Amino acid sequence: MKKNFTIIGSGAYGTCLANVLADNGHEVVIYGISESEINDIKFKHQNSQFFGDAKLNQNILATTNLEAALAKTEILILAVPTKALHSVIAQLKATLTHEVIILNTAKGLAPNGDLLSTYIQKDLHDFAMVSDYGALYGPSIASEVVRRLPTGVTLVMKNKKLAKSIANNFQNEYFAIGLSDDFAGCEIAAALKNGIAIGSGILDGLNAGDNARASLIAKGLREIYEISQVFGGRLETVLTYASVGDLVLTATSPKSRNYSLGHRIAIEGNPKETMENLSTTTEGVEAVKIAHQLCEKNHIPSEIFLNLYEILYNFKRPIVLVNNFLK
Ligand SMILES: NC(=O)C1=CN([C@@H]2O[C@H](COP(=O)(O)OP(=O)(O)OC[C@H]3O[C@@H](n4cnc5c(N)ncnc54)[C@H](O)[C@@H]3O)[C@@H](O)[C@H]2O)C=CC1
Ligand SMILES: O=C(CO)COP(=O)(O)O
Repeated sequence: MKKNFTIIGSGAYGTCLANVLADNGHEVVIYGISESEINDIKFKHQNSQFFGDAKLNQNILATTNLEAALAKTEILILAVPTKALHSVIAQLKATLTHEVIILNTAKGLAPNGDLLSTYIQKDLHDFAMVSDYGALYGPSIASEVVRRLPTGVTLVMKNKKLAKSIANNFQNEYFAIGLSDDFAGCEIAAALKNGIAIGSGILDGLNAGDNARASLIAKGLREIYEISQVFGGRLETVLTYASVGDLVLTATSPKSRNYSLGHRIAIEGNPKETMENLSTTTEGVEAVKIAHQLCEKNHIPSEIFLNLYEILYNFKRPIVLVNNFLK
């Protein structure tokens, strides 16, 4: 059945998901705060800041008017960076006048270390207009999704019947959905793989070798799983698109902004300066800080997050990661 979707955020990920849904015949409206991105989508059917001249499905609607964007929506997708979620939710609460299902795609953790699902649902607790909540995570570099290259992601939701029906809305010949009800396992993996990707970029930038990268991924996955256990994350979730899938992608692809940041830090040799010139959405920087705090608080030994923290926040030389991560 055709549905009405509204996507909050006209950046790379919101735009590529809009394309998947419009390809499947759904009504899709993108809401954004950037006039240039919205006009590009609306009039030229492209989002050139992220995807060059790649053409989008012509049926995607785009607006900077939140009220208009929400008028008919049944499923609302949050596609903004983690730090924008709180203000976006406040705006939604002030504007929405009918019930919707919310799906989050931001990969991060709450500033206090809570899961994003806990944080978002706390923000929404006094708001009656949300009938259900889920999240979409997995290896999905937006520039590949928009070119309709094969991609599999995990939809996390407690309501299995609803999850199946939403998965059907997304699925097509190039976009596959696996299901999970383990928010902790998927969300911790989605947020922390960005930190491991920064580490992987650092190792590659320092020519530590393919063995080192693979060892970092294996050890990183273990650390992610151990942190997820604090929140009740399950071992089987490690095998999903959201966990091992996204970790392998982000820790090996130069198309990842987090991997690229690590690579630049290694090449430029001055973490402070590289970080000051950072202009892209690079969620791993904040994730490293929170992961480090979670490890300290819960007595989880983590050489990777500890050394990444030292590099990103105390500006230690990137070589410390190479020297220490196998300890
Ligand atoms: N780009 C990718 O390949 C993927 C990204 N993600 C996640 O999706 C989230 C969004 O990332 P991207 O789309 O890549 O970032 P982006 O940097 O491409 O776009 C972010 C968008 O959010 C908008 N925005 C910021 N504050 C806003 C607000 N208050 N109200 C409305 N819009 C606002 C910006 O104008 C921009 O259009 C991140 O958490 C990221 O980790 C998830 C999967 C893949
Ligand atoms: O999450 C992503 C792919 O699944 C995108 O990774 P980056 O944010 O590192 O670009």
